[in-house]
Amino acid sequence: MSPLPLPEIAPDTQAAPKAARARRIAVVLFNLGGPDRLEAVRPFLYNLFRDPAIIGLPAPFRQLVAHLISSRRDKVAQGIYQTLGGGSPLLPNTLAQARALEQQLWDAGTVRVFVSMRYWHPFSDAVAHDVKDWEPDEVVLLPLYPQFSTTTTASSLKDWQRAAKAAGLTAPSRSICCYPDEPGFVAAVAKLIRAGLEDAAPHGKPRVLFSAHGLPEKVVKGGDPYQFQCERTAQAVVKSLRIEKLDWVSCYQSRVGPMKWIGPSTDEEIRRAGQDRVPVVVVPIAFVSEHSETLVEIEHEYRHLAKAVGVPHFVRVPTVGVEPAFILGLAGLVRQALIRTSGGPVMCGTGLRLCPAGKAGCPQPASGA
Ligand SMILES: C=CC1=C(C)c2cc3[nH]c(cc4nc(cc5[nH]c(cc1n2)c(C)c5CCC(=O)O)C(CCC(=O)O)=C4C)c(C)c3C=C
Ligand SMILES: [Fe+2]
Ligand SMILES: [Fe+2]
Repeated sequence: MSPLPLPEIAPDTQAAPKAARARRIAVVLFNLGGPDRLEAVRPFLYNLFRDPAIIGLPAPFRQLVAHLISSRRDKVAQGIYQTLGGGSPLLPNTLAQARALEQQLWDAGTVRVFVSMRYWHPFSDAVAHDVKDWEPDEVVLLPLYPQFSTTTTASSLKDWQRAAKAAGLTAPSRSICCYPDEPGFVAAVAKLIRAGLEDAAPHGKPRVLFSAHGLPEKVVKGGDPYQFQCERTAQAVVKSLRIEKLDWVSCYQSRVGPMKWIGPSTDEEIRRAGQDRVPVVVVPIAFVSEHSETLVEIEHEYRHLAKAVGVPHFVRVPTVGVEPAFILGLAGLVRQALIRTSGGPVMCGTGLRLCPAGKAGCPQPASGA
C-alpha cells in the first residue's frame, strides 16, 4: 500500500507576527558644559564667547573678540575652578540626572538618556553620533534650562540640529523649549527653600533671594523671554510655599563684561539685606544642578559679601539636582512630548502659554500674564 499522500500545506500567506520591538526613545539633556580641568578653562571660554548667541558680531570679529575675552578671563576663571578642585562638577551632576530620569521612564519604552553640552565635552557632534548608533525611533530634546533664552536653549537646540544633520540622524525629534512653572520643578525648589527658611528663622525674618543667571539688558530688550520666565518661576514657587507675608525678591547674578545687565543684581540685594539686617536665603532658580555659579559665586563670594555687609545669617539653597519631584517633572515633560502628535516640533514644557508673543526663539504665543 502506497502511503497516503501528505496533505499539501498551503504556504503561510500571513507572515508570522514579528516580536514587537519596544519603541526606542532617546532623550537628550542639554546644558552649558564646564571645563573638566584647568587647561580646559580657556578653550571652554573661547567656545562660549565665539557663540553668535552670546556675542552678536559678524564672523571674523567674533572669533577675535572671543580670543581676547577668553585670554583675559582665563586667570579669574581658573581661580574659580581651582576652588572646585580643578574642574566643573556640571557633567557628573548632569549624568546623575540622566540616570535618574532613565529610571523614572522605565515604562515609556526602551529609553536611553544622553547628555550633550554646548561649550565643553561631550559636544553635540559626538553625542549625535552616539544617538544615531543606538538607532532610536524617536528623539526628545530636553534642555536643562527651565527658562527659555536665546543664549542657552536656542543656542543648544540650534547646535544640536546642525550636529544631528551632519551625523545623519534622521529619527523624528521633538523639543521641549521651557518649563518655568512645571509643578514638579516648583515643588522641588519649594521643598528645598523650606529647609533653608528653617535654618534662617532663628536669626530674624528671612528674605528669600531668587537668584538667576543674568543676561545683558539688550538681549532681553531684543525680545528674549528669559527674564519674564524667571519671574514666573519665582512667583510659582512663592505661591506653592503658602507662607503669609513672605519677604522675597528676584535678582540676577554672574554678570560678565562691561555691558548693562538685567537687575537688580544679587549683590545689590545682599547689600540691601545687610542694611535691613535681615537673614537671606539665596535660591538658584535658573540652574538645576551645582557648578561654579552656585558652589563658588553663591557659596563663597555672596556668603563673604553677606558677612561683610552685616547680613545676620546666610543660607544657600541647593539646586534641585536629582530631587524626586524634579525628576518626575522632567519625566512628565518627556511623556507629554511623546504623545503630542501635531503642532510642530517645539513645545513649551508645561503646555501653558508662557512666552511673550513673537519673542525671539520661543514659539508660544502671549499669555497676557
Ligand atoms: C540660565 C543659565 C545661563 C545663562 C542665561 C547664561 C548666560 C550667559 N553666560 C555668560 C558667560 C559665562 N557663563 C559662565 C558659566 C556658566 N553659565 C551658566 C549658565 C548660563 N549662562 C552655567 C551653568 C555656567 C557654569 C559652568 C560650569 O561651571 O560648569 C561662564 C564661565 C565662568 C566664569 O568665567 O565666570 C561665563 C564666562 C554670558 C556672557 C551669558 C549671556 C550673554
Ligand atoms: Fe553663563
Ligand atoms: Fe516657551
